[in-house]
Amino acid sequence: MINTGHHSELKHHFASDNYAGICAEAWQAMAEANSGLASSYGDDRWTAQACEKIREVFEKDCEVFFVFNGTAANSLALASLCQSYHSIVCHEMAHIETDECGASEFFSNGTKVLLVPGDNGKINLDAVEHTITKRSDIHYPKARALSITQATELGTLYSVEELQAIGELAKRFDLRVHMDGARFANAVAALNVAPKEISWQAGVDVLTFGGTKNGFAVGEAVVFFNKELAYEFDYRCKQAGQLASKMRFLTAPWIGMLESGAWLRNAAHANSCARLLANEIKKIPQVRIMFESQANSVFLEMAPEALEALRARGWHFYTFIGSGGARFMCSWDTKVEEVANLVADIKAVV
Ligand SMILES: Cc1ncc(COP(=O)(O)O)c(C=O)c1O
Ligand SMILES: C[C@H](O)[C@H](N)C(=O)O
Repeated sequence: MINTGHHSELKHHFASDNYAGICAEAWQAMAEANSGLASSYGDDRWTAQACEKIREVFEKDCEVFFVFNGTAANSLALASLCQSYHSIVCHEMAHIETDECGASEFFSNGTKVLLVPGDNGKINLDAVEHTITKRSDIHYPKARALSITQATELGTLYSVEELQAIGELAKRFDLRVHMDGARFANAVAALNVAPKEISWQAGVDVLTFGGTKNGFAVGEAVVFFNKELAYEFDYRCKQAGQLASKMRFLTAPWIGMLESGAWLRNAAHANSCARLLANEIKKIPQVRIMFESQANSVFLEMAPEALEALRARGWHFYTFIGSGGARFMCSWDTKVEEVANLVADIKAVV
């Protein structure tokens, strides 16, 4: 039954950056690619150009692939880093653990995901070393991959130095490093660094570079800085139903967004809206900000009845991410007045 009911104007903007539409630059790039016939399955000129553009952005000769969403990007990338008898070490709140329905374990044919704690959504290196070294017998799934998320699920960031320390530990224990970069653009914009500094130069072997939350219609890039690990990845994508026949419409936006700089402008805008929200919330004594807002989300703790009252006023937000509290996520098209309206309603309900 299709719901034809009239939807009240939902102030749902802060539930997720996945709620946002397609930004003008991505839309225009798709429209420009919609010209006549083009080879399918990635043999088109836009896909070749998008790969080259990504190599330019990272200043590295890397293997680049494009899939439909982040779960596919993460799980297929991780499956390329290890065998089924290995383990993948990640943070206990990692998206690959909490929100991908076991995709990494599935696509790797059973690789075990081992969880470690860490403040603010970032892995604790002592805990990682303990998990890797606590057993070396044949019965224990040998660690082979380390997965980190940048920006993290809790809206925090790894610094360049923290990433370098992770890369050194991975090298010491012969681990391959996967970076879930669903919000990589937000991290680059917030840290104001070159993309290479928080990826391959820090020891990342494969990055899933998010486009969806950055203003694209759909699509994530899987960027192998360690090209050997990309061997037959195209077959892995095909088997998983992730090889787009009309690839040009997945890849043309990458050209438009990277060439115009919109990828960084969109991320910087989302980050600035989150910072504005956090700064206003700090003035409300009944509300606690749970983690430093370093990217485009703000995690808030307030009385349950206040959260319910916010929902009753039409606000949408998730409470299943992180350790309790509510996540308010800003995106490329968040309006400053929406932030002001949210703050006013929070003041009214606490
Ligand atoms: C940190 C993180 N990684 C990956 C993803 C990708 O998930 P999806 O498969 O829903 O695009 C998301 C959410 O959208 C995310 O928040
Ligand atoms: C939580 C959900 O899986 C999505 N990654 C989001 O961040 O909104």
